[in-house]
Amino acid sequence: MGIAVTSDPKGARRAARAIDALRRGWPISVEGGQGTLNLLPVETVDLDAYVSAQSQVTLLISSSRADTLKLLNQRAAADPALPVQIRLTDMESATEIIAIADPVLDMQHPMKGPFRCEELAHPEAAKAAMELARHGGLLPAFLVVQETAEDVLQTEDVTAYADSNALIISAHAKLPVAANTQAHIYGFRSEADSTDHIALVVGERDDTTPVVRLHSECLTGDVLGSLKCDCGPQLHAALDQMSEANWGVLLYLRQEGRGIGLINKLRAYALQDQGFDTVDANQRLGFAIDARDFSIAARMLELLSIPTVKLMTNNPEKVDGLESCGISVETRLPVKIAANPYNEYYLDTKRDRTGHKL
Ligand SMILES: Nc1nc2c(ncn2[C@@H]2O[C@H](COP(=O)(O)OP(=O)(O)OP(=O)(O)O)[C@@H](O)[C@H]2O)c(=O)[nH]1
Ligand SMILES: [Zn+2]
Repeated sequence: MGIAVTSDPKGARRAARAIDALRRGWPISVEGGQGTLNLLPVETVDLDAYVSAQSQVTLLISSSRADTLKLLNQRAAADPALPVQIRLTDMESATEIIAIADPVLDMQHPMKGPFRCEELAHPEAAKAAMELARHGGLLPAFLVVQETAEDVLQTEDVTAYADSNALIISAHAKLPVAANTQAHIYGFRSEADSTDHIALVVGERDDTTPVVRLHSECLTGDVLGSLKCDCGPQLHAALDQMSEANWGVLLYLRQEGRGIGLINKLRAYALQDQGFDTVDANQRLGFAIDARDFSIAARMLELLSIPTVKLMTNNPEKVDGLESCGISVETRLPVKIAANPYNEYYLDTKRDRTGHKL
């Protein structure tokens, strides 16, 4: 226990303040080497007030959103991951801007544009801003404005914010659970990030290699019993399997929606209602297919003094993610869950498009 230490606490704090500002609709400024990018978040700002005072509006959107809007061929830069800056003239209403940012509205507002793509003045700052939107659980879309915010963020601050070394164990208690009355819960905190992670150590710890499950938070599946995914049954199967083994550890990672946050996951579900699969839905929203960072899980295992694990997963990225952070994965234990009519297509998509194996 003690205080968490990031490599750059001031930077991490600046990023935390910027994420908070974005959620409130306040401006942020990101300095990216060649200059400063001043931004307002499309999702939370008072767009009506903003639009009525402007004759033209400049927007920063993610590259994958630009791809959906068929804008990629218009931009000069070769890097496909770079956000795209567009200028809109003759703006009539805030609705036009929201429709550019939110793909859930694409069917309602199919005609958008014409837009003019502009050269990105500050590419690194633009990329950092997209990361901040993701950390804040917001749509990755910004208005580019003139005024500099009070706090100016450096691009490295965003990396400092996500620094998993800043994690510490803050609380520890017995927690008898239905699967096993011999269980202990550990609460983890990080300095910059207000997200608390949890580890549940199931059974009596001994010298054998524990069965470990990295479980990413899924409010809909874990709590509400959603049939759209396999999270709830996987969680319970994992606890049961740990109980049958000598001992096991469940790492409950607060990475809802594969790292895009609850609201964005619900937007992804709305896109799935329109016929897109889980992969395309994330990309249409402007995010990576999977934005999770498993270095946090590795750090949690390190703090629990667990260097080697038997990992319950079908996802090879979890194995690679742990191993690249120094945790040795002795074996991968597949997690087999019976499909239902509502998650069958989701499970097939994980197998066919994101390399999940059984
Ligand atoms: N963005 C998004 N997230 C989803 C969707 N369905 C489930 N999730 C999230 O995906 C995560 C569940 O993934 P996990 O079960 O931890 O991992 P996995 O990649 O399926 O790998 P396994 O270890 O084999 O289960 C949770 O954070 C869910 O909230 C979806 O359609 N879109
Ligand atoms: Zn789920």
